[in-house]
Formats: sequence, structure tokens, C-alpha cells
Amino acid sequence: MQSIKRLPWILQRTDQNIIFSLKALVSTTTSPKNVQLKEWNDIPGPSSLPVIGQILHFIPGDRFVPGDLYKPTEMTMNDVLYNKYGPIVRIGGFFGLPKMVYIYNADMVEYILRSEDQLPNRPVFQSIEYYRKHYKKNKHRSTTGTGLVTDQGELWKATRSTVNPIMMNPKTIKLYSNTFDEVTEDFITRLRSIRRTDNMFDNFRFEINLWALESVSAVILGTRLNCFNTDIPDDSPIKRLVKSVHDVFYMSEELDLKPGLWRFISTPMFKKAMNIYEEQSNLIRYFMKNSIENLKTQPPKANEEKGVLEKLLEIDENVAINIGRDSLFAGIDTTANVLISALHFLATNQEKQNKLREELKSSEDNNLYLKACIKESLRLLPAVAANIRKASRDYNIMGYKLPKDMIMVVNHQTLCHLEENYPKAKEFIPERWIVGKSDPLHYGNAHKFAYSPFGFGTRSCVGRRIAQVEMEVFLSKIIQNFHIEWNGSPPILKTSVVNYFPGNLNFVLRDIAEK
Ligand code: HEM
Repeated sequence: MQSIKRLPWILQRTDQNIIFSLKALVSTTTSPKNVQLKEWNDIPGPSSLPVIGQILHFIPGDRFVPGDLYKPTEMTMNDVLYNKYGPIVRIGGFFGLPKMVYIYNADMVEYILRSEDQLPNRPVFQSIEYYRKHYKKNKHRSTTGTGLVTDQGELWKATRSTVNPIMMNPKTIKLYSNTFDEVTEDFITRLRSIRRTDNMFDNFRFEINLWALESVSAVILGTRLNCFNTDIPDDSPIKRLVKSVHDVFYMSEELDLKPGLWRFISTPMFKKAMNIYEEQSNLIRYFMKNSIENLKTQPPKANEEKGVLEKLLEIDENVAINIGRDSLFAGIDTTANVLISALHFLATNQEKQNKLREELKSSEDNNLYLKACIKESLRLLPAVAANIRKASRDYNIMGYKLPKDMIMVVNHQTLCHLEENYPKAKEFIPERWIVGKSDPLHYGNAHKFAYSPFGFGTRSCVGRRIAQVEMEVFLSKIIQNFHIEWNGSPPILKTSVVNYFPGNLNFVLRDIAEK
């Protein structure tokens, strides 16, 4: 039954209207008017067979089956696509995977992102959107706003304009600097208490995720969750939530970014995903409810600037809950994974690590090198490899006609790895963010749309300022307390909804005093 009910929703989604600025429509053309535009099918891309489409590229390969997009290891899937097919690649249109174009040309990226900046439609989390809006067993199903991650159009705009002045306000976010300091100091105490005799950890990733949850919830829930207590059982809401963030990203990748029939029938993967989304939704509601109740029982603070949750609650409790849900989903693995990659780059570039430590020891308080290390980590390994938009009109891109509703994946990770944008592109060189214009390494020599780790424009990351302060505090305290090394073979990058290094994280953390 579910299959019959779900299909009209998908058709309905493709109808969703986006108001598009006529100015953008007429202002840019990308090929002369008299040239006959080619169709989507003509775009280069992995070979396709009748009925099964490109599926053979997505399954393990051997000499009869290409399999080149099945968990590529040496290169990310984006690098494989760019190297094989060039700056525009056709993917999808089979087995429920919608027709998409992947774009690796910075001028085109700029053109698309600027054109789609009125009411940008980012159709990434379709299975989560389905859960939030349509899944019958969802106890808190809403027919009105479901959050920034899953709403589109005017509904999205209404929430975003409510939230922007609060979450994007540097003064409000600065209020949390001391809290982030305390969180990170407590984290360091925990690291010391659980560190093995070889100065390594059983599950470093989980520890950083706990730190990320503790930090972001200090803002979003207005309270400390005390994630670092050593006696928290494995089935506690805190540990279940951290696990669920990873599980939700994993399920979303399986359903939303890969071929699959869940859009038509209830596959086992679909059922599993709905249970996982439900678990996360319940957990976040549990934390939100506790925080809201606590706030209501506290006496009003005289002359004190109100925090994010208080401000949101004054406007609308539903918006506060939706933002809480999105932030605890989008603000944990992202921040944690960027910091893991920053630590890895610093561990494998000891002279840069020492330089950073020297800066932190000095009396300079602008921390230019610290900020440069974070930018460089985001360049080499952004948490999210690409930004995604659904076309609000027909496009003419590099001689191809991309019809309205086409999903356009505009990549920045691959653009950041090109020498034409960043000389010595594969090397970790934080200095490129500091040196003057005359230096060939100067970041400003790159196309300005090569680097956009937090997205673009009105739909860019709403947690960016929070993440920025969190990451600076984390990295500065860790580097001042520990000498970081990496023990073992280099990690392999997994490109998913969020990039990460799967498997064990072999960091060695020695106390600075020991060195
Ligand atoms: C280093 C950490 C982070 C990175 C790299 C990152 C990156 C991104 C990117 C690329 C987008 C999509 C932007 C677009 O489509 O143009 C996004 C959206 C979003 N992020 Fe982040 N993010 C980070 C941390 C956070 C944090 C800490 C929070 C919450 C406190 C957060 C909440 C969100 C939300 C709610 C959206 C959806 C915004 C909308 O659609 O209006 N993110 N993020």
C-alpha cells in the first residue's frame, strides 16, 4: 500500500514551485544562442544499459563489470568522475536514482549558485523529508514546517529568516566562548583518563563526537549534557544520539544518493531507515523537552543577554524544536570530521603543528595561523564535498540543456584539489591563507567559487559561526595540551553525505610536558 501512496508525493515534489529571479534568467548565457543545445543523455558519464541504467558501475566490479563507482578507495567518487568524464557528468535516471548532473567547472558553479539564490531548493535528504512529512508512524508528523534541512520554498524562507538574526549573530555566538572553553577542558581531562598506556584510544572518533554533541548542545539546548561522565551506559540517550547521527547519515546516503527502489516500494532498507530516523527524532525531542522545561522553571536573568534557545522560544516553540533537531543532526559529525582531518594533517605535518603551537603560546590574539589551519583542512577535506540545488528553470550549461527540476551537484572538493586553483593542491599549506597577493600560493588566486565548504548564499550553513568558534577553541586547546602523532598507514577517505575516515583513528596524543 505504501508504494501507491508514496509515488504521488514524488511527482508532487517535482512540481514544487520556486520563485525565480528573471534578472538571473536573462543575465547570463553560457553558449551562443544559435547553437543547438544537446540533451541530458548526451552529457558524458558512466555507460548505461537499457532498463538497468548505470547500475553496474555502482556494484563491486571485476573484468566484466565496471564497478568504478562502488566504494572507490584511491580517489573519491568525484575525482573518479572528473578525471574520467570531465567538467560535466551525467548520473542517475534509473532504479529510483533521479537524473543528476555533477559539475566541476568553477564558472558554472558560480552561475548556478548565484542563479538559484532566491529560494534555493536543496533536495538532498529526500528520505528524511519523507519521514518528517509523510511517514505515517512518525508520532510528531507535521504538515507545517519540518525544519531547515527538509523544507523548501516559502516555508524554508520563513524559518530561515527567523533563525538567521539569532544563529548567525556573532555577538550571540560569542556568548558561548567560555562554555566552549570549559567543554574542551573537560574533554581533555576525559581524554587523559581514558588514554591507553601507548597514548592511543579505543575509539577516538566516538570521543570527538561526544565533544561535538556536548559543545553544540550547550548552544542549542542551552545546557551542558555532561557527555564526558565515565559511567554513562551504552544505551543512554547521549550515546544513542551520537550513534544515531552516524546511522542517519549512513541511511540517507544509501537511500538518497544511490540507486534503490524505496521510492516505489517499502524495501527492507527503507523500513530500517524509518526506524533509525524515528529513534533520532525521539531522542532529540527528549533532550529538547528537558531543556525547555528547565528554562521555564528558571527565574529570568536580569541584564543578561539571552541565549539561542531562549530567543527562539520567545518567537515560536515549534521553530525552536525544529532548529534543535536540525542542529543536533547537522552539527555533530560535520564539526567532528573536520577536526579529525585537521588533527590528521597536523599530525602528519609536524613543522606546521609546531608553528601552530608557537602561535598559540605567543601573546598574539588574532590566531591567524589557527584559522588558516582550519581553512586549509576544510579545503583539502571539506565535511561536505558538494552543494546541491534543484533547477528552478531550464539551464544552458556548457552546451547542454538541463531542464527544470534537474538535480545539480556542484562540487567544490574536486575544484579545491586542482593546481589551477591551488598550487601544490594536495599539500597541507595553511600559509596560503596568510601570504600576500604577490605570493603564488595566495588563496585569492583561486576561483572564488572553488572553495565553499559551508555552502553558498541564503541557504548556506546556519551553524557556520557556531562551528567556527567551536573548532578554534578545540584545536587551540588540544594543540596546547598534546603533541599529536599518527601511527600507521594513512586513513582512506570515504565520501558520503559527510566525508570521513572510516575505521580506527590511530592518533597518538602525548602530553606536551612529556616532550
Ligand atoms: C565544520 C562544520 C560544518 C560544516 C562544514 C557544515 C557545512 C554545511 C553545508 C555545506 C551546508 C549546505 C549549504 C548549502 O546548501 O549551501 C550546511 C547546511 C546546514 N548546516 Fe552546517 N556545517 C557545519 C556545522 C554545522 C553546525 C555546528 C550546525 C548547527 C549548529 C549546522 C547546521 C546546519 C543546518 C541547519 C543546515 C541547513 C541550512 C538551510 O538549509 O537553511 N551545521 N552545513
